[in-house]
Amino acid sequence: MSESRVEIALRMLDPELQVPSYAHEGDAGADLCAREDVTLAPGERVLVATGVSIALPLGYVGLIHPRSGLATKHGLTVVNAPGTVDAGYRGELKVTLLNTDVRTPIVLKRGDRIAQLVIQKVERATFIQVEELDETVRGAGGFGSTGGFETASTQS
Ligand SMILES: O=c1ccn([C@H]2C[C@H](O)[C@@H](COP(=O)(O)OP(=O)(O)OP(=O)(O)O)O2)c(=O)[nH]1
Ligand SMILES: [Mg+2]
Repeated sequence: MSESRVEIALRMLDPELQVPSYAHEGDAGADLCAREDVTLAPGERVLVATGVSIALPLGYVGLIHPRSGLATKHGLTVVNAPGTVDAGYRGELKVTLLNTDVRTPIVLKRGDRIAQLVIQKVERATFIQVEELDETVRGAGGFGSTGGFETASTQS
């Protein structure tokens, strides 16, 4: 099966950095690099520039996701994951990184691949205000209504 690709104009605001790219065929995320060295203390969050700006076509969104390896090995995540890049945004892509580790600082160097950009088609809604919504089996049940699992804090 062939994949469909959309062409997206991209500006390198820092031409020495690696152009966002997919590591493997079929990858959904193109890695974004840090523009500067940054050290995150345990629990600290920092807005990190990537040196890239893009022009998404209308009908597309860019989603900035954490990288699972950095999350698992070091506790590095994106605070607002996934970050939303609107089609009309022409500024530099930036990533609000968070060190979730309670003990160890995370040292990032300029050029390190810190997050990944997923491009998706997106639907916009026309919101139609009504007095009542249709009935469903789930109804208003949520937030664990189907059950969860027991932990020390939930056992009485
Ligand atoms: O992780 C992110 C999230 C957002 N953006 C940029 C692109 C996006 O189009 C813009 C606004 O993002 P968002 O709508 O999430 O932020 P906001 O706090 O609602 O700001 P605004 O009032 O400008 O919409 O900021 C990033 O570069 N990285
Ligand atoms: Mg917004």
